[in-house]
Amino acid sequence: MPTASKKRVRDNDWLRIAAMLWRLSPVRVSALILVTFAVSVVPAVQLQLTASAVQSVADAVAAGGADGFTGRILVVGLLIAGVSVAAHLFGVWHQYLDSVLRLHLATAVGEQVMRKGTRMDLQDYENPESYDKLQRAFQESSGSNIHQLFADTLSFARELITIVSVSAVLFSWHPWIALLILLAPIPSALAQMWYGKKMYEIEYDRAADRRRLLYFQYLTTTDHTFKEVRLFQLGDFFIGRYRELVQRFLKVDRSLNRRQSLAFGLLGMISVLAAGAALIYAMLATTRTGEIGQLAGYLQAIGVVQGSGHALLVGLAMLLQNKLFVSNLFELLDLPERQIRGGQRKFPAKLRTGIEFREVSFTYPGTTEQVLDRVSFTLPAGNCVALVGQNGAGKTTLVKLLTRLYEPTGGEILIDGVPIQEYDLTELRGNLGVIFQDYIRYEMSVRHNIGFGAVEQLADTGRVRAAAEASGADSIVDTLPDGYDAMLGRHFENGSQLSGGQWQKVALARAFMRGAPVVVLDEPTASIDAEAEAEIFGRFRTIASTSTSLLVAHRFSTVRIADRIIVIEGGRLIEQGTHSELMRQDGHYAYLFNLQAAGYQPEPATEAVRP
Ligand SMILES: Nc1ncnc2c1ncn2[C@@H]1O[C@H](COP(=O)(O)OP(=O)(O)OP(=O)(O)O)[C@@H](O)[C@H]1O
Repeated sequence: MPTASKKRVRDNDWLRIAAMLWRLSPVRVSALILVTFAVSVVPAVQLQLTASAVQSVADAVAAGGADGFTGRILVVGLLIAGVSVAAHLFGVWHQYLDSVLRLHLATAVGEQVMRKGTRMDLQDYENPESYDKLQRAFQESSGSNIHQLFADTLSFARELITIVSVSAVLFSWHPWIALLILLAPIPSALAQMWYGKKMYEIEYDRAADRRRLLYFQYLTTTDHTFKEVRLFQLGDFFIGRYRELVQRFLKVDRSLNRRQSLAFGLLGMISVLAAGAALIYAMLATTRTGEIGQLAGYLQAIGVVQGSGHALLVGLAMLLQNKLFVSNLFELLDLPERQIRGGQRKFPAKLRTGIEFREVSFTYPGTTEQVLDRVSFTLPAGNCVALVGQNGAGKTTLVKLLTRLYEPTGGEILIDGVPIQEYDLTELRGNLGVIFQDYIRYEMSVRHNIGFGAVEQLADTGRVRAAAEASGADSIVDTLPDGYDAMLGRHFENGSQLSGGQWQKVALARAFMRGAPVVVLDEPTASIDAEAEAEIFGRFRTIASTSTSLLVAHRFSTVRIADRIIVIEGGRLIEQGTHSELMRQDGHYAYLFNLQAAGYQPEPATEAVRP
């Protein structure tokens, strides 16, 4: 994993942030810069005024009374009050502009990150390395680090202007005292900078472990995981793993804190001694010159320079750190998108010949194992083809290739004789009604859960109802208080929790809602009872009689309704034909069929013999 120091820092990040903020609100950004400048010269003006105030009073005391000095004292006093009022108002204005910009930025960045997420390819999510990168960047999606970087840059500029303007006043009084006051905060700030940098490097390398920590917390605190964790009594195990990780963090952090305290103690001592020396020097110098006002100025300056100098150096470290965080975000935004590209061709409203997998091979990116090996078969137009095979045989992978979530590494897929990549990708996906094994249970209304199959038709209750009737979800909806507008799930108020099979019927309705010429169902009925399944497929064959469908299934009662059955094993097509043809062949399919049938019979119907 790259460490922060190895990570390339790109200098145009600042320009990008500046451009981003400028686009959000040019007026506010300009105002903020102006106000920052105004605030930054206040300490130098105050220093000068303090010296004048004390000197005026000292002169009046020395002259034996305020007579002749009242005007001067009043002017200086009023100026001090005026500057304080201005500083206060500028401060309030600064805070207001800053918080408004932060809100705008958070909204804009959050949306940009979500948009980016929708434009990435599946392989970016399925590959642990790129997923890690994605997650790291998604953590920046609040835009807080971008804002922080902008705020840090402004504070850095403010402190710099403050120091320069205060130095100008001090140098005009006494260069050596000025130098001593200016150098005093450096040692302690260096110690802090070192600590900040170290901490960032450690945190950067911890990203994966931090996610693991969150995962253990998730496992012990969510409704999805509760039953299994409680019944397998895994709570203590996960807490143990959590504690182990936290202890490891703690050990590293403790050692770092020890070293930091040591460095801080020693270097901070140098700073304190230097400030003390500056003060003694100033007392001696002003005793000689009688400029008692300047002594008050030096005293104030030590505080200001200590604060600003420290803030400047530590701010610089923070600036570089936040820049690295922001670099993560920009790295995400710069990641190549949609590497899988489509062509110009429109998708046929109805397939003429069908879909052909020709010598299709596939190896997942970043792996070496070939999970599909020269697979060839056809899905004739209007037919229903079932894919069967044991776990890990490659069935879902075939679906991912047909939906162009991945590109085959060998061979090609043809739709009506045309290579799949020639079709417009949005058209292609719009014409596929697909439900994956790990379909989403949207914690939203029934209407959304079904209507997402054709999101532009969400308000069309007739169409949503028809899809629900096709999948058998209508009877579930009838029992819900708000019908199609009833909330599903338990994450939000008034949600109804469905059973596994009921959720699956709703998901199936989503695929039917699409009314697509090609329907792909990956294990669509695994949780649905046998009777309902037979009914659904009976209806499905009628509704989808004009569509071409691909069905991945383990239950042979589902499989046998298909016009054609493809048997995959270890990434290779080993048999294909109709149910009766395959049974006659008495090969792998017949073996699996008999095995399953035997499970339902009191006595084995046919002995399952492994081919
Ligand atoms: N994202 C991935 N990266 C690397 N390998 C993968 C990935 N997804 C699946 N595989 C591997 O590809 C092979 C085929 O997986 P696939 O999901 O296609 O099987 P399947 O036939 O659908 O299995 P099941 O019946 O269990 O759903 C398996 O060996 C699996 O480990």
